[in-house]
Amino acid sequence: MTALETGQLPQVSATHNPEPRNPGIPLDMDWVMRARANRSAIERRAATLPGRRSVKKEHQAAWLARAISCIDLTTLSGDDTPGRVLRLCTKARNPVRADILDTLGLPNLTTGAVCVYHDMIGDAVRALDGTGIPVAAVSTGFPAGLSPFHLRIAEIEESVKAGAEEIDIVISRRLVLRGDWQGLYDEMVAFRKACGPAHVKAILATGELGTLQNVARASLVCMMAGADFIKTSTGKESVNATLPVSLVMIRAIRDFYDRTGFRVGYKPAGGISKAKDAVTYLALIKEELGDRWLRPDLFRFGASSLLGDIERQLEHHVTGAYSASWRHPIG
Ligand SMILES: O=C[C@H](O)COP(=O)(O)O
Repeated sequence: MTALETGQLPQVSATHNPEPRNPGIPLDMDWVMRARANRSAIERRAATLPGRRSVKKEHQAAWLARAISCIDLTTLSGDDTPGRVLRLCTKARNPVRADILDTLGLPNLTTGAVCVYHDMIGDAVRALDGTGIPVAAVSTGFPAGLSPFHLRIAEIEESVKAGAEEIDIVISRRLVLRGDWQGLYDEMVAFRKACGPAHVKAILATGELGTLQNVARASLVCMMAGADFIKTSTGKESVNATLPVSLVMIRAIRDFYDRTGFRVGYKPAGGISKAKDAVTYLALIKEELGDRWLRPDLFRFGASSLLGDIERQLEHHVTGAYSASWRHPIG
């Protein structure tokens, strides 16, 4: 029986040692150019994942609760308002009905972070004051990343000043498409420096990178340049998080850890809205990277509507009945 089939989930210790931050390493072009991705093997492996009954029923609630603790609860709309952000933050603080959490023996559950545009940082920081839930801001001309470079740097600095503890930058896809790995490395080093103490997630926008080999190489270059997390997508590309892309990025993270000893986090984002998909991702992380990555400091979902479905599943777990999806609105 594999570890996955046991359904066992490692406990999150409040006192576990904080992970040393990835300081980055010099650009290693030999390593980058050796990175390959065998599409058919990766797609075969990815295809086996969703159909499996990966978690036993008695462990499901624990896995779903863990998924909640790893959500970057996100709103990234042109019509965002302080009121919507306030409601989102209220949900981040109390993601599931208290009576359900009491029944499950899971008090004090919160999401991993709240993720917003720059203009909403102040509202989110005030709404989350005293909770320990960090505010993440998308940055660098999100989602296209095509604004002038000095403005992208300034945007990061402004967001950190406004109280964002995590910055989700978008890379310049054209650097990857041209094979300008030095350019990508230099850009990422500059973004990481501008973040200062804030942790930086590098959004690769994998749906726009052309090949899985490019995804593998871009993942490595961003980690060499000091990314704390690598993230699949903005949620605005036509193809966002997928299991094949996740396998490639996760294996790059494993490779980077094996060679440098630094653990880099992983954030699939965009289009993940079902509880069963969240469990598939967690199971994949457990299999490929191990239990240490199943914590919010090394794994996040970027998702705007996943929480509602998980809440419904937890309610069903406790009461045996589903409530209507409109009873779990967010935003
Ligand atoms: O980073 C987060 C994504 O933008 C959220 O995408 P979603 O709205 O498809 O869940």
